[in-house]
Amino acid sequence: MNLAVEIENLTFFYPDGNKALDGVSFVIPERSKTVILGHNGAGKSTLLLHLNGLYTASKGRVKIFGKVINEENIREIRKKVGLVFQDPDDQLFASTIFDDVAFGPQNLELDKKEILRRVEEALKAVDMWDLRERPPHHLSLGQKKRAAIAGVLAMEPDIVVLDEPMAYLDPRGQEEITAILNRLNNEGKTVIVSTHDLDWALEWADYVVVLNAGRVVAEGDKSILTNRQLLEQNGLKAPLLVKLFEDFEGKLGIPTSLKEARQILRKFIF
Ligand SMILES: Nc1ncnc2c1ncn2[C@@H]1O[C@H](COP(=O)(O)OP(=O)(O)OP(=O)(O)O)[C@@H](O)[C@H]1O
Repeated sequence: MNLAVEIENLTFFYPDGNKALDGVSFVIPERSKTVILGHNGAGKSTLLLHLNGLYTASKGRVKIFGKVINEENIREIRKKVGLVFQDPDDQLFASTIFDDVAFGPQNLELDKKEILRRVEEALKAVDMWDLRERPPHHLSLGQKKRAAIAGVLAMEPDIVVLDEPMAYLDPRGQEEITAILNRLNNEGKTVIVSTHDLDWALEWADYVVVLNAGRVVAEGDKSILTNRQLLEQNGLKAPLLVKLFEDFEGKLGIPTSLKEARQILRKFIF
């Protein structure tokens, strides 16, 4: 298994002395769809901000494709790891969406033609090309989130990290973002998402990391999401499918997707 990310004994203190991460170690497989789960304040955002070097470990280290992030390689790392913030207003600042998405490639000092190619491709990938002349503050939240993703895609990263991309979106907005994430993963990118929506995680993810109070409490394939006791002990709500099927455990087993649930029921009923 090739690894996109390796985190070794990462501890992080905020300037006020608050220890937000406490000896965190885990890996993220390359080309995986990974979810980072944890209740409010578990340390998800703090952790994600380490993945492209925006935060620096107080202790321990973060490796991207086998290389420890340090001052010398930070520019290279930022090309490889794109981070989409939870609040798109923290990310969008230019007077038009086009300029916003062009900002990253311009900083790479690419030629004009290449910048245009990247901006067009990124905006089309999130279905925002037609809105490119709009100022960010004239967009809906779903559109802002897609524009923020385009800004990251224009850097052509191998790893895309998104902090709670579904937060405050309606079902259609969530479906649009999920489709974008799936497409990126199908293109070979590693996609890492923090969330507390375990129903969504059960459908989408193939790798799971659970945090609580700045520590890793579980890591592995998505069978973790069928462990109701572990999830609830760590302040999370087990997926609805898991709650439903555990009543029949022994007879039916516990599915790890809606598709599997249908198969189990079909076999049992017919
Ligand atoms: N700027 C800061 N200064 C001091 N402590 C902070 C700061 N930002 C976050 N924290 C603390 O660090 C811990 C982890 O916070 P973090 O935002 O990483 O959690 P989270 O899992 O992303 O939460 P949420 O689901 O609410 O976004 C919390 O105890 C939080 O209060």
